[in-house]
Amino acid sequence: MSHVNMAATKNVRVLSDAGEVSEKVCAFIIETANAAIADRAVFTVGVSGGSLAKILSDGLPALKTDWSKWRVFFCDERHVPFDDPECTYSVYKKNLLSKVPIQDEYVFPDNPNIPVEEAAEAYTQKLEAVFGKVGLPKFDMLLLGMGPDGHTCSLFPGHPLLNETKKWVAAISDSPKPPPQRITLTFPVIQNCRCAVFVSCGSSKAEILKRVLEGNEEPALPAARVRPHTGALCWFLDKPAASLLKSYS
Ligand SMILES: O=C1O[C@H](COP(=O)(O)O)[C@@H](O)[C@H](O)[C@H]1O
Repeated sequence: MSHVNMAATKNVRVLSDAGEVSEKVCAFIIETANAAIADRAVFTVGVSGGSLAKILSDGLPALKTDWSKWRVFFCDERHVPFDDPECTYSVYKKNLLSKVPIQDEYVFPDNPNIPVEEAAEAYTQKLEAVFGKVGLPKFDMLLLGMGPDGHTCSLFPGHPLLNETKKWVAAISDSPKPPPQRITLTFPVIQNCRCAVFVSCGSSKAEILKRVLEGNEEPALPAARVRPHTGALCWFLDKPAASLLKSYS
């Protein structure tokens, strides 16, 4: 690890390349999972799509954990059939979930066969079944990505969903990034997690990372708004992604 900033409220780790990011973030996830299982018997995690799926699929299957205690949700999902290449669940199923001993009943995909608004309701019920109906769900860990526009989950800059305060899961039908229909966790759930972990690799993320981590934009970009109320916030970056950052180069 070439740099760890422990003093900041966010813990930013800059690593040499995507391979080292995969190694270090997967080790951190497993350590957190095993501690959660020891403390509370299960590990509740939300995973994001896009480039994160490969980082996790490359590193997690080789590591030791009790997969039967994992409860795997999706921070957001493209509302498309399972056989669509854009379906995040299917990407994880093929590259990660089929390679570890986790039962299907503990993985919680979106239902693409119903209208997207109903799917968001149905996903809320899946959360309620694991976390209960009282209070907000408290994820042990949310694994987040960030798009080149600063979006995270399916929460896009300037979109009214950024202000959602009631729903745990919301539908979006006008996503600026295709496919247009998605479901997403909302900020109340995100900010209530025990640990939010962003992973960003590659030079295409450098400019937006500078704005998110070192800018003072108002209104803040979606990724910059992630600040768990009582939980931790970590960023795992590779050097190309961090190349424009003053504080971490
Ligand atoms: O569309 C999405 O994009 C973001 C970022 O993806 P990346 O490939 O640029 O890392 C992802 O976090 C989100 O889950 C996904 O739906």
